[in-house]
Amino acid sequence: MTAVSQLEEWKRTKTIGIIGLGDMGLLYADKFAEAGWNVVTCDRPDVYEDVKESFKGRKFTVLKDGHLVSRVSDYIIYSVEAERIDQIVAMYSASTKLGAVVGGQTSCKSPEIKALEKHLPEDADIVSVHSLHGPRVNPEAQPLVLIKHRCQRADSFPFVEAVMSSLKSKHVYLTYEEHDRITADTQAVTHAAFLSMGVAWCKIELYPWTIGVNRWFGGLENVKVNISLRIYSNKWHVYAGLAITNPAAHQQITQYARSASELFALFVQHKRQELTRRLNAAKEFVFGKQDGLLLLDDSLLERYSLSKHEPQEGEQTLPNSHLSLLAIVDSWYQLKINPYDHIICSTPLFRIFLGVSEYLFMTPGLLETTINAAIEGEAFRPDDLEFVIAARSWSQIVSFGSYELYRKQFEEVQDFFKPMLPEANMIGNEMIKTILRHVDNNEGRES
Ligand SMILES: NC(=O)C1=CN([C@@H]2O[C@H](COP(=O)(O)OP(=O)(O)OC[C@H]3O[C@@H](n4cnc5c(N)ncnc54)[C@H](OP(=O)(O)O)[C@@H]3O)[C@@H](O)[C@H]2O)C=CC1
Ligand SMILES: O=C(O)C(=O)Cc1ccc(O)cc1
Repeated sequence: MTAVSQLEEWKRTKTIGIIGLGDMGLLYADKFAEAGWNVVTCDRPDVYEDVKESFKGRKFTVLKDGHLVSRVSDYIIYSVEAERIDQIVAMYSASTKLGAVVGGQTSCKSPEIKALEKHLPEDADIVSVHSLHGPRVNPEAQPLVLIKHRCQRADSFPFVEAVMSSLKSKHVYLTYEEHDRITADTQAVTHAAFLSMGVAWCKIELYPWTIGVNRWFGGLENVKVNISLRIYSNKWHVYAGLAITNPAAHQQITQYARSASELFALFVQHKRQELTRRLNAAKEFVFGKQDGLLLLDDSLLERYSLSKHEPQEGEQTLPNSHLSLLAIVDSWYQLKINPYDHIICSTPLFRIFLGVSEYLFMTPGLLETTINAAIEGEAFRPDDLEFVIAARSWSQIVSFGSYELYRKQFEEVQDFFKPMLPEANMIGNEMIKTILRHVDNNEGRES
């Protein structure tokens, strides 16, 4: 813990530089400046005048480029697209202030650390960070990963910690290898699931909240819709970068697609026994020893619907086969991943995904109803088929490393949902706040 007098002295004498004034850069700049740090920022030089104008009146300074930021800053954070980290660090690193600490905010750390090691002058220390939440989530109490990678001076790390404490997040200390392993298990596969749902709905041209109570109705379905649309309201490069640049993520996403298609094959072959055996083994592995369950409640989630339909007397909702949720639990089982081990270092979306999967597997009778629907019900067959194709297609795009295909696939779905994104985001924000309050309270009960 840094003494108050030291913190005040650093605030008086040190400057924090942020290169890349996008969503996350802006969040950091605002928070640090609010906490009393001197903050300088930049975006691309060709948009300097516009950026300066739009942030007029804020508590931080906008400079023209990364050279001007680097030469005056004691801690420099590169908050830019993952795909371009090497190129951008190469561009500005020679201007790094003598003895500065430098890090990045990209979502996958191996390429970032490699770029910093390759291009920075030797006197620069390296401490990287990663806020495990999006720009519209309050950072308070959310996990923030700190990676103390190269510290030649004893005060470099305490200094960065002091800066980052402005966010009031929960600090998690990892190496960059640990970070990439964990985020592959958590973030990358979570996104693969919700991205695949979006593609499936887009391909069958269905807005799932518009068809009444017959299908896609109820709390679990609200979570699927709201989170999928929330991801599609973001920038494609964030998801592409963290999946494509992380080799461990390729394995997870491939397994997820394989689990989805193998389970679907069991559905259509009506192999009830084999499906039940496989899902029970997965349930035992993932939830068997877990006594601190998150237990999201269907009724808790019921009010967050985009649907305007009021259920009428006698109207019934057909049970869903929940292929997307069965597939995640199966892939954790196949890869021998205990998702609860990663809660300390997880994003809100991952905790919600785990919460609804747990709800499906642990609510008495619900897994059996779901298996029944999967084997006997035909209502979700076309949707499930599209889901399998979508999961496969994302896994191929990621393993081929194609940013261009990723962008095209993402933007096609984004366009399809465009009219609904603002409303979905509003409802999604409310839902996420409620769920996180619930999940984070229950997490405290974990053994
Ligand atoms: N969004 C999220 O939820 C989270 C994102 N991250 C990571 O943080 C990083 C930033 O993400 P986010 O803020 O969402 O993305 P943004 O696209 O909003 O921000 C990146 C910014 O960097 C700018 N930029 C590009 N080249 C340069 C340059 N040479 N000099 C200065 N600025 C430049 C971009 O400009 P232009 O658009 O014109 O290229 C853009 O404004 C990414 O690596 C992402 O993976 C981490 C946690 C959460
Ligand atoms: O919570 C999620 O998974 C998000 O979608 C937001 C997000 C995106 C990228 C990150 O590196 C961290 C958080």
